[in-house]
Amino acid sequence: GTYYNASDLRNCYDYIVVGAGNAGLVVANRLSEDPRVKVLVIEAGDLDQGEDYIKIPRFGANQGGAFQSQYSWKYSSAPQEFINNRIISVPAGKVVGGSTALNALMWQRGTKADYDAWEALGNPGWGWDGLLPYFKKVENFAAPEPERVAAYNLTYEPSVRGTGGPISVSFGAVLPEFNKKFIDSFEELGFAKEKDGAGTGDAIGTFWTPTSVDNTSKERSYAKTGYFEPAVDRENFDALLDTIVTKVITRQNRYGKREVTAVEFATQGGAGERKTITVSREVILSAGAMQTPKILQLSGIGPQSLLSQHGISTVVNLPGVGQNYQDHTFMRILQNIPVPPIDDVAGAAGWAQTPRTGPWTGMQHINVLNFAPLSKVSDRAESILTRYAAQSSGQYLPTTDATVISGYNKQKAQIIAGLRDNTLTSTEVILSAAAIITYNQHPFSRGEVKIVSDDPLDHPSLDFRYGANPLDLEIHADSVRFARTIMDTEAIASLNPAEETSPGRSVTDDAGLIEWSKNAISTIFHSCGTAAMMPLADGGVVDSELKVYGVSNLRVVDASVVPIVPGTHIQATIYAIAEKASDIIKNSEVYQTGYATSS
Ligand SMILES: Cc1cc2nc3c(=O)[nH]c(=O)nc-3n(C[C@H](O)[C@H](O)[C@H](O)COP(=O)(O)OP(=O)(O)OC[C@H]3O[C@@H](n4cnc5c(N)ncnc54)[C@H](O)[C@@H]3O)c2cc1C
Repeated sequence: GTYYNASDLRNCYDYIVVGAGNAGLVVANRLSEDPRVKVLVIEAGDLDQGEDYIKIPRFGANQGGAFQSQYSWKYSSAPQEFINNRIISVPAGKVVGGSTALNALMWQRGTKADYDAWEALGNPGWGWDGLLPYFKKVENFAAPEPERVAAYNLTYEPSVRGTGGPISVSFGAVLPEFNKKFIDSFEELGFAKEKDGAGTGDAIGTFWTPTSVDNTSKERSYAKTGYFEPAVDRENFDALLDTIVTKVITRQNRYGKREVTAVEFATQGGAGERKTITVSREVILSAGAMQTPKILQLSGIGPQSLLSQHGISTVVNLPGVGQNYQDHTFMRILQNIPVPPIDDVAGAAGWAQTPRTGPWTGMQHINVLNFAPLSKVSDRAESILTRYAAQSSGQYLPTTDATVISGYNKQKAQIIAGLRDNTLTSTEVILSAAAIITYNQHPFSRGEVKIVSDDPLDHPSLDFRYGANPLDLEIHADSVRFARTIMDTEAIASLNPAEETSPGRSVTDDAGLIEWSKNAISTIFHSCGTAAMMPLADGGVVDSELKVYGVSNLRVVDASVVPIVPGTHIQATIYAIAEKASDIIKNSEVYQTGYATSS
C-alpha cells in the first residue's frame, strides 16, 4: 500500500476508516493484519515532515506553535454563554496521527471507577478489567533506570504495564528538583504518593507521569510512528490523505435494514472533486469528537429537527448524535516561583547532544500530577453533591431529547457515587513555575456539537456549555482556594514564590472567584462524548460493539464514544478503546467469513 491519489484507489474496500488519528490508525492497522482484508483510511490532513514542534517533547505543549500550524484544525468554540460569552480556541490534529501528533505527551489512565461507570451505564466489557489488557497492548513501557528510581522515587507497577506494544512510553528525561517539592506539598496535605498512579487504576493522589516519548530517540511516539508506519507497506492497506470525508451513503438493504454502501469525499483538502468509494463490509468513523457527529449528521443520521433545519433528509432519527459533549476545563492561577531555568543547553544544540539527555527531551516543568477528590478540593463537597442530585434538567438545553436526559441522569448517579466515595477525582492540579493549574475532571455541564449548514466544509458549532451547570463554577472557585492551600505548604513556601497575581489573594468570596473563573476557563483539549456508547433509550449513539444504532455496518471508534469523560488525560484511553474495538471487529462474523448472515 501507499498513499494514493483518489484515481489510484481500488474500486471497493472491505473496510473504510474515516480519520487517520489516535483511534483510526489503530483500527486501520489491526484490521489490515489479515492480508485478505482490504483497508482504506481517509484523512483530511497530510503527513508531517518531522518538524521540531511535532517530534521534540519540549515543544509538546505548543511551545513551537503546533496549534497554529497546518496540522491543526484551529476550531473556535461557539460563544460560551455561561462564561461571559467567551470564544475558546480549540486545536485538534489534522495530520496523520491526529491529535497524538499535537498533544502534550502525558500518558495516564483514569481510575478503575471511571471505566466501571461506563460498564454500569450498560456497556458490558468496558470496565477497568475489560480495558486493562488493551491498555497494556498499546504500550512499550520503558522501566526507569535504577538511579532515577532511587533519586526520584519513580515507581511503577510492572503487572499493569505493557512491553513490546506500538507506543513507546517513558518518564521524562529531565526531572527538575522543583517537581519533588510539589510531591512533598501534597504529602503535607495528606495525599498518598501513588505507586504508578498513572497505570494501576488507583489514580487519586500524586505521581510522576510517564510520557509518550521513545526512551532512546527521545522523540514523540504517536499513532503515526506506532500504527501508520508499520502498516503502510502492506499491500492491503491504503491511505488517502488531504481528503475530507463529506458523508456516508446508505440504503435500505434486503433485510430491511439501513446499511452503508459508500463513502463520499472531497479531494485536495476539500477544494477538489467530490467522489465516492464503495465499501463491502463496514465503515468506521474515527474523525474525532468534533467531526464524527458532523459526518453522521450530514449523512442523515442524527436529531431529525436539526437535520431538517438544514435540508438534510433523515435516514435514522438518532437524537444523541452531537449531544453529551464533554471536556475538561482548565484554569491558570498565576504566581511566580523562582525556579532555576533548565535551559542549560538550549535550542538545536541541546537537541543534537547524544545521548539525548538535554532539557529538550522532556516536558519542562510538568512531570508530576495530582488528582484530588472533591472532599479535598472543597469544604462543601457534600452540599455540592446533594444539590447536584436534586437538580432537575433545567441546566440542559430546552431542546434536549428525553432519552438524552435519561442518559445524563444515569451518568449523574455514577458521578455522584464516585465523587462521594472518593473513587473518582474532581480536580487535577499541576504546578509550573508560572502558574498552578487546575482542571475540572468530572464536569456536570453537557454541551453539543451541531452542523451549521449542509456544507461539509463548514466547521461544526462546538458548544461546550462550560459553566452551564452552576455547580461546576462552584467547584472552580473551590479549586482556587485549594490551590492556595498548596501554595501555602512548607514545601512550596521553601521555594519563595512571589505573590499570586491572578486572581490575587484579595479575591476570596464566591462571587469574585466565580467571576474570575468565568474569564479564566479554557479547554484542556479532551473533547469527547458526542456519539456516546450507551443504550438507545439513554440517548446513546453506539451500542457496546460501537455500532451506530439503526445502521447495520457503521461503527464509531474515537473519543466520541466515551460516555463520561474519565478523570485523566485521555490519549491512552482512546488507544485502548481502539484496540478493544479492533478485536470486536475481528471477532465479528463478517470479518471472519466475509459475509454477514443476519444483517
Ligand atoms: C492540543 C492537544 C493536547 C493534548 N494533550 C494530551 C496529553 O498530553 N495527554 C493525553 O493523554 N491526551 C492529550 N490530548 C487528548 C488526546 O490527544 C485526544 O483526545 C485524542 O488523541 C483524540 O483521539 P481521536 O481518535 O478521537 O481523534 P484524533 O486523534 O483527533 O483523530 C481524528 C482524525 O480525523 C481526521 N478528520 C476529522 N474530520 C475528518 C473528515 N471530515 N475527513 C477526513 N478526516 C477527518 C482528523 O484530521 C484527525 O486526523 C490532547 C489533545 C490536543 C488536541
